[in-house]
Amino acid sequence: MTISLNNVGKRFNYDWIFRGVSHMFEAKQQYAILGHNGSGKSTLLQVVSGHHHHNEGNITYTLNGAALDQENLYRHSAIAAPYLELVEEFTLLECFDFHQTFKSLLPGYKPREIMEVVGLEKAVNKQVRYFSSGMKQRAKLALAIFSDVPLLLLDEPCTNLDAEGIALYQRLIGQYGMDRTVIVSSNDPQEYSFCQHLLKITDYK
Ligand SMILES: Nc1ncnc2c1ncn2[C@@H]1O[C@H](COP(=O)(O)OP(=O)(O)OP(=O)(O)O)[C@@H](O)[C@H]1O
Repeated sequence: MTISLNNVGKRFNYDWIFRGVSHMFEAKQQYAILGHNGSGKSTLLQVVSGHHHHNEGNITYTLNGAALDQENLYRHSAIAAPYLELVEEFTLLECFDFHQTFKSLLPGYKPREIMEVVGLEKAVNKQVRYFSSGMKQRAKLALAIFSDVPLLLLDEPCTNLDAEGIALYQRLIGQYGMDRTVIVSSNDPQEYSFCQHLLKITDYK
């Protein structure tokens, strides 16, 4: 997946969060959006994902040489972010079943196998509302990383993870992230050290 931003700007009310972002996110490359708290990293990620509209400029998505409408982007991308919650009433298995009505899992993987990889095998029939914050984060990352999509969007991916969880994230991204377009919004090198390309949001103020 290739994403091209041309002079993109976003404001909330009268406050411009960023302006003049012209950047190409290339297929199978990994990018980090960096900046201090409140600088607009999450906002840019949400503009790229289509969760927020931009106020100026344009964004084009290309998949295998063909233009992709933003309204169909969700089929080809997966996102893990603090503001996108799992359905609290679902068990973990129901979360995976629901997720698979929108996207396939990576070939050869079944939900229970993935749960084992991320250390959630004992939570298969537990409702998400009873998960710890770290368990929720592991589940969100598992659903995103194991989705069979060419674009992964990760906002503060190590939020609430312990040292073992951070090591797991780094292992998974090394194994399953490097042949996809990955965009990470982060302040923490542990979350983005694998990225070859760094984008400072403060360059667009
Ligand atoms: N829905 C909204 N309405 C108004 N202002 C908003 C909204 N969402 C974000 N903002 C503002 O936009 C700015 C950028 O916020 P954003 O969450 O993108 O920052 P961030 O760089 O991801 O921060 P952090 O590192 O703390 O997660 C902040 O000033 C924030 O208050």
